[in-house]
Amino acid sequence: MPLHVLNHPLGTHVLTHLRDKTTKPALFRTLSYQIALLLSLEATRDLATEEKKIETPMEPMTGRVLARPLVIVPILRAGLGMVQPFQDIYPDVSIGYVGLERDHTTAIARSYYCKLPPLDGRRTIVVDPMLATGGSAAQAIDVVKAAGAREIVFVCIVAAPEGVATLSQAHPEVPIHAGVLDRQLNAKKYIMPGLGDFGDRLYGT
Ligand SMILES: O=P(O)(O)OC[C@H]1O[C@H](OP(=O)(O)OP(=O)(O)O)[C@H](O)[C@@H]1O
Ligand SMILES: O=c1cc[nH]c(=O)[nH]1
Ligand SMILES: [Mg+2]
Repeated sequence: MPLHVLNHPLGTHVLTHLRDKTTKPALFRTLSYQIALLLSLEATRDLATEEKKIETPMEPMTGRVLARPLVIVPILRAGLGMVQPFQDIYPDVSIGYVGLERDHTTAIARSYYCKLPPLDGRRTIVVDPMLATGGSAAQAIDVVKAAGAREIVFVCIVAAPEGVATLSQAHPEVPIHAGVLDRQLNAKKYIMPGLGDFGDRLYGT
């Protein structure tokens, strides 16, 4: 499945401020909300709609409404910073949680929590701001597939080429929506130029 990279001047603006190391957690949270809102629109462009008969104040008509509820699955903890815009603008959203944490030396993600609503028949949007090695995203998508998800989309803010390659190989049918595609990983598997540790910056840790 193709990688879709956000192409919007507001997205570029927000990303630059997110990357800036002088940006403090309060502004960082606002910027995360803004970029996740733009990405949420991209990741749902092809959602199914169905007919609905209504009456405007002028006459009856047939409109269209979203056909099925959405499920958002943030990868804890940093993914939580991307959930709010989905809750604010989509009418029928359930939230599931997958807790993963990368080991500081091996960069391999360890699972510590999982709580998912029913996923069958719903679009499942897995969100995590950083797609670095791709290990966390691939593991989270294994988990939602095992729980019954069939229509899955992955959304991140910053992607590394290495993560895109790993995720596309593990789950070739899952579209990836990214705010930006960065250059590479460094020796410690952090994204370059990136924005540092998203979770630490979001939560001031
Ligand atoms: O693509 P990967 O190499 O797996 O790296 C990406 C993961 O690393 C970060 O989480 P981290 O493990 O730091 O946990 P946190 O969200 O609790 O900070 C990030 O939020 C992703 O989940
Ligand atoms: O650059 C990176 C890589 C993984 N996780 C982060 O928060 N940042
Ligand atoms: Mg972290």
